[in-house]
Amino acid sequence: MASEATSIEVATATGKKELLVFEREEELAVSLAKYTAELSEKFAQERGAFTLVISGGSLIKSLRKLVDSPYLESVDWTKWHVFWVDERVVPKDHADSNYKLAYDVFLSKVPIPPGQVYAINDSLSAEGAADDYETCLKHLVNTGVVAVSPATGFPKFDLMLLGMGPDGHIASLFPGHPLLNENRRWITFIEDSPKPPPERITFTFPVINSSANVALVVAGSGKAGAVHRALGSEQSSSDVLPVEMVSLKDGKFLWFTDKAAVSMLREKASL
Ligand SMILES: O=C1O[C@H](COP(=O)(O)O)[C@@H](O)[C@H](O)[C@H]1O
Repeated sequence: MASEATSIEVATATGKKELLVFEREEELAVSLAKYTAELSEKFAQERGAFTLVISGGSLIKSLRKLVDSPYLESVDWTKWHVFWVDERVVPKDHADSNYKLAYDVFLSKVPIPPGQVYAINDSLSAEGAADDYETCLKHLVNTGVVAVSPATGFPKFDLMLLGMGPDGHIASLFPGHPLLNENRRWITFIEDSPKPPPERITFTFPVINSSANVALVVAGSGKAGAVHRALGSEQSSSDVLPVEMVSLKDGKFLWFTDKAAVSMLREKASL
């Protein structure tokens, strides 16, 4: 897997992080498609379902190779169940909708059964949409589509593909926001997001950290400062970035990066 990447381990205040560093985002996208397809096959065989959580933002463009050969034909799309780690509370056809972005670039091009694509109810308030999404997840846990982490009791998704903002946020969990400390709810809502639009719903850290696999996709020089802040020091600091709070209880956490994103880390990582 990922033979064209340099694989490095970085020691941080929150433990060792495993990074794949690609020359360019183009190679990253090729490897990300292979990685996702391999996990899809593994979980479809083991569990009869593959539960995939995606973010919005630049991650979606990096999924473009999945809709090409050989994956378009070889992946068993009927086993896929697709969720959003965060969603903006806007209509599904709005330019800010994470659903619309994924649908236009990816979901409209692959034969996932529509009933297995779990968009938010866009007729509800942020609070109502978060409650509704959590109820939907509880039903899917009860019916065995979504697994449960024996370690935490929270849902255990097979793969989460996350992006990171230039400020170090993941999902709609922003630096310094009280939602970072939510430890009871599966899904919560925010009405004062520092990045527009202000109203969103988001998975909480206990659910993110119960995943079987998380791939964090970070490409481009615009992310280099946050990568440096998150991975550049072994000293803990009081203002921990949300991305530093990803720490799986019983799963594999892998960073997919390109050289531009890790450019400020080079000395440490000897790239
Ligand atoms: O607002 C959001 O931003 C983050 C990061 O987006 P990017 O374009 O900087 O990669 C994204 O992961 C999240 O899902 C989205 O709602």
